[in-house]
Amino acid sequence: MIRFDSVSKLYSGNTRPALNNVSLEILKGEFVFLVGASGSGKSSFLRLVLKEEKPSQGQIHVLGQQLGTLSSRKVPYFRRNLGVVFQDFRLLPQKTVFDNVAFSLQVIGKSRGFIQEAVPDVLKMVGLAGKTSRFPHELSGGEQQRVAIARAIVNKPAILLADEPTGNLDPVTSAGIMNLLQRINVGGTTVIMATHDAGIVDQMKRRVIELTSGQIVRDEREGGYQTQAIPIQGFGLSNGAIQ
Ligand SMILES: Nc1ncnc2c1ncn2[C@@H]1O[C@H](COP(=O)(O)OP(=O)(O)OP(=O)(O)O)[C@@H](O)[C@H]1O
Repeated sequence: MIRFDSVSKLYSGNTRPALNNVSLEILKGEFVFLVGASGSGKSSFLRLVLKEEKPSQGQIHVLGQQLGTLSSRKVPYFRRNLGVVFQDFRLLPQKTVFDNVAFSLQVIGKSRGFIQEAVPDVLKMVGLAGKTSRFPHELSGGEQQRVAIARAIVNKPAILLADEPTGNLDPVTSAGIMNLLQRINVGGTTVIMATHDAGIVDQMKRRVIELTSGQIVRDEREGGYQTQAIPIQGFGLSNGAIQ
């Protein structure tokens, strides 16, 4: 579903790469947490999967496509298979809940009939059936994130990328969002979520990929946010108490 072969990403003007020789494979239907300190390369990883950035070295395959050979004309079609959710929701403030979700289908040319059926269905799935006519500013943070998730999945993407989707939410609301992401995953969508939320990662016990300075330092099947398995002193920390 997603394969990185020796991928490095160096942004122009930087001396250190954001991703450094990353190789990994993510299979259909997996739920994967991407963890690591701020600046470790999580968002860069997600942007490379979306082909929003190009790798400086290495190859990336997503859904059977080698992204390096995908022409820019075909990128919008390719992205239809990917849903994306961000920490700050990114809803259109002048549009209702219904129209925020409908808009993503209008821009890809879906018919009125399709939209009239698909949007209420997905809003019901995320628990917002009663709020279709509200505007984003009339919703709580958790509800706004549910709208953003509805928008991301309404076209039934094979992969959902979530960049700190609970970063602005309290623990109870976050748990509701995780429940929703879990249901989406059970429905067959591969979910990749970058997060700093240790409680969520520890509770879910899913695959955890940890980045440090752009390198994979851990890839655990049922991991927690942190693990004793890593020799911490090996990654440049000089805390005498730990060593
Ligand atoms: N567009 C860019 N131009 C230049 N440097 C960038 C760009 N985007 C990211 N970087 C750099 O690449 C490195 C990795 O950043 P990235 O945003 O991928 O990390 P992150 O793990 O997602 O961090 P956070 O948890 O804070 O979101 C950082 O050193 C960052 O400053």
